[in-house]
Amino acid sequence: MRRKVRIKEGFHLEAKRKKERSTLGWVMTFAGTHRGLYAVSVAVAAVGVVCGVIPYLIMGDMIHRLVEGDRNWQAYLASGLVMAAFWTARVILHSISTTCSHKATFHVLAQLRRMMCDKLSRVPLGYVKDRPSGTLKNIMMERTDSIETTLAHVLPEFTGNILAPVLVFLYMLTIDWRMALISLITLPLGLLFYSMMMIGYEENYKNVLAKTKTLNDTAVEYINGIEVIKAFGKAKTSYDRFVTAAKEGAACYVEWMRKCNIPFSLGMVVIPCTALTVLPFGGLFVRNGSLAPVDFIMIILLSVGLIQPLITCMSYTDDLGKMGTIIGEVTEILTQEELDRPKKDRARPSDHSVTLENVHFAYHDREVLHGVSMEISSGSVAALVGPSGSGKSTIAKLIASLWDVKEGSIRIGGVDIRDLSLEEYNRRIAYVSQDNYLFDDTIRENIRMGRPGATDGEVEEVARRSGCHDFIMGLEKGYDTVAGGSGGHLSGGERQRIAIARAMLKDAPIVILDEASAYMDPENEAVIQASVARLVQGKTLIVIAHRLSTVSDADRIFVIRDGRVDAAGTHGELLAQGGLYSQMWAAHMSVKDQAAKKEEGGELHA
Ligand SMILES: Nc1ncnc2c1ncn2[C@@H]1O[C@H](COP(=O)(O)OP(=O)(O)OP(=O)(O)O)[C@@H](O)[C@H]1O
Repeated sequence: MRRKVRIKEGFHLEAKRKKERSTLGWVMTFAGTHRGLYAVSVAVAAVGVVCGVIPYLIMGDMIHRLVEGDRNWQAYLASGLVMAAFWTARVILHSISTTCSHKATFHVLAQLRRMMCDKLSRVPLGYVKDRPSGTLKNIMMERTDSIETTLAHVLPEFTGNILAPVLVFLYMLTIDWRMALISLITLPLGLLFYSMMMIGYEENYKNVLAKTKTLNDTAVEYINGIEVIKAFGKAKTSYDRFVTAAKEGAACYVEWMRKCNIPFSLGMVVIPCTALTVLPFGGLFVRNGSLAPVDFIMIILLSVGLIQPLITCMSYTDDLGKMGTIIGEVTEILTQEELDRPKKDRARPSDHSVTLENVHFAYHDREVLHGVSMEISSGSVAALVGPSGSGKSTIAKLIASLWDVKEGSIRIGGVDIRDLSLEEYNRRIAYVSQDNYLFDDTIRENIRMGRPGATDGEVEEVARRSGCHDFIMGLEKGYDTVAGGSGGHLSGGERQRIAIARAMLKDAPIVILDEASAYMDPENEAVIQASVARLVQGKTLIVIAHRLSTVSDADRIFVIRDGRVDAAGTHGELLAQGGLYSQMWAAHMSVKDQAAKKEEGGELHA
């Protein structure tokens, strides 16, 4: 117990430490082995800047020579060529620098996405389920993409735009320190306006992001729910919601821009006005003889080139702010608490029995399982039955390790599942949920997901045994038919049979089957029961049954009521006890009788 507490504390400290890391720190973590490329990019950019500044020195020298009456035109031509060579070198170095930073950036983006995908497979299912489907996708795709330009350009260009004015300023100091300082007078005022623009930046940007998120979620919901929207004639309402979300997003952005407009314009007007200070002061110094006219000309030329790069640098603060917010969203995902599992198994399960001991579980703060205990012996068939909402699927998901118990324990072959690595555990369990999600890929690949590396022959063999070969062959492209997102092109029963084939191919020793009652027409029920019987020979099967007749042969039936085990035993034992199970059985039989009578009536009428 103490060990677990220590592990958890260790994780939280690590997560906290990670959360406190700066945006640049995170970027360097994501860059990994490509960090060196960013360093090369900055170094090359710096050399490029020096190459860009040298022509100014040459120009200064040329002006001096001109004023002093030097008429050696060949020397001027040579100086011009040297200047051109340095400018060309600057352009080439700039392009090398940005190529390096782009390479590193594409690696960072790929790494970011890989880490997020990997993380989502290790966090409790609830973290993913509790978010609208568009949100995570939006962070992983669009928002991650949007930092590409900033990341690829900011390091080399920031270096260039800071270093160049610094070098120019140092050169100006050597010409006339008073004029060098005077040329910067407008800068503090401009910075003041700029910082006024940045007041409430984070809050405003978060607001815009929240509105964009809503717009995105509304669009995803509109597409996902299009069937219900059409069936209930809600197209206009849903469309209106989308339009409202779009309008609110735009209004929020416009309002923010309106607030920024005045300080931004003032800043942009004031900062470049160096001439307003340089010209009168320079003129004064020339008149009183403390500044040579040739130096005055040089100062005027240099002061123009001094401010522009600083303005460009300031425009990055906006991009950097956005990038910081997006990296924040990404790291929020990456620092999520993971399922508490070791990298390697700490013990070896003795068999494939499943034991739940005093399991408590809550969705957020609402406890839905209140001390569930059950023993399922290795190789046996156990059924969970009970009213809707009693907690059957939750128990299945806890056994499948999609969530962690809040209290109590689940053991496999005597070993707490929190002592088993997630990878190893997943190999031991095949879970067929009610959702039966099929990927937008061919049926063959959807089945092969059960065991990547299985041959086409093995895929077809397992499809035959799970009763789906015939209907697959009836499809236009057979096994190469694309199942569509969520398996949209197939019926519910067909999807479930493919999901069973996938689980069968996995050949895991423990099988959890959450029966979806909706697809249980008599024909489907028979096919699925037969395929399940083949699937589970010699395995531990835990089945959640909505039709009691499908599980009356189970070795042990657990009746779940209000998050507790109400009773347990064989079908006969439970009927003899006369509790909830016998009531459910009686109700089930009466429904069956009515259905049989209806069918008979139908036949008589025919
Ligand atoms: N992701 C979730 N977030 C919050 N509450 C949930 C979530 N999933 C289930 N619940 C709640 O937990 C309780 C148990 O749900 P569960 O799905 O385990 O019941 P069930 O017995 O499997 O129901 P059914 O037979 O209808 O599938 C229900 O009250 C349900 O509303």
